[in-house]
Amino acid sequence: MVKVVISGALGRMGTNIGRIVDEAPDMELVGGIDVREGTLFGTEVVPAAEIDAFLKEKKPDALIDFTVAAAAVENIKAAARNDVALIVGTTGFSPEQRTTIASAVEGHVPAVISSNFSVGVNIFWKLVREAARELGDYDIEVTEAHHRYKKDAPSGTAKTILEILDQELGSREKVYGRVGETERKDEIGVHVIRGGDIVGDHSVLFAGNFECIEISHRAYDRAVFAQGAVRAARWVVGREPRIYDMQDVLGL
Ligand SMILES: NC(=O)c1ccc[n+]([C@@H]2O[C@H](COP(=O)([O-])OP(=O)(O)OC[C@H]3O[C@@H](n4cnc5c(N)ncnc54)[C@H](O)[C@@H]3O)[C@@H](O)[C@H]2O)c1
Ligand SMILES: O=C(O)C1=N[C@H](C(=O)O)CCC1
Repeated sequence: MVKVVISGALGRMGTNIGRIVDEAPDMELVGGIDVREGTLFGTEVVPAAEIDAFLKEKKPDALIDFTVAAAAVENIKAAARNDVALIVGTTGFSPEQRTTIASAVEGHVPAVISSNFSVGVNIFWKLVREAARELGDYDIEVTEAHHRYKKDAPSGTAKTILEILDQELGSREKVYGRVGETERKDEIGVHVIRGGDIVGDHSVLFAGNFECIEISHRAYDRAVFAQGAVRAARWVVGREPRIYDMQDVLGL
């Protein structure tokens, strides 16, 4: 049995993941952590300030965190202190927060950290890498669209796309939207849409002379992220104490 605690338990992702863990025959949902009050599929949800005591009491194998960046950093430190493996889906970390996370995790606990846990997006990233290798002289524009409640922009997935493009093409200037007089050079354009209940759309356009290639992914349901996070939880327990990504889980 993999014993799981979810932080951000009462959020959109926390409740989706809670349902899957609760129904999994090989997993036990032992509780949740949130700043809001409530319960998660019959289990206790405790305030974030009590995370250390809760982890000591419940002794979970894994903590799955889908919160906000500043909260996630504290939750990650608490999991590492209490020898609990981590799955982190939270996005919007600053470079300084990433450094703090790395020093809390490396050599202490295994952690799968990914800006997107869907299998489809992990394949999409591979396709983007392949296209960038071949089409480095095309103009590149990245577009993402999410629901009206999303707190960070651009999305974590879009930032991962930009990292992949930088790895393949060298670091290029990023231009976030365009207005007024513009002159296109070899920058990468980045465009963010927020509205309604859009679950998560990403696309990378490679525009050449007389042809364009557009690689796109559209999520129709948060279940794709939740299923990936639960798959990562099964995979991570007992691994060497370091940071992994979803590509490691999927063997890509
Ligand atoms: N990696 C992925 O595949 C993936 C997929 C979807 C969302 N996300 C990311 O997950 C995060 C959460 O997304 P969401 O749509 O579920 O947001 P949400 O706002 O619905 O849920 C976040 C929850 O975290 C709680 N919270 C705030 N501070 C907390 C703390 N200190 N400790 C515990 N809980 C706390 C909030 O009360 C809320 O219930 C975002 O960063 C989002 O970008 C990642
Ligand atoms: O709904 C969100 O928030 C999502 N966040 C992730 C990101 O920032 O890339 C993954 C897609 C959904």
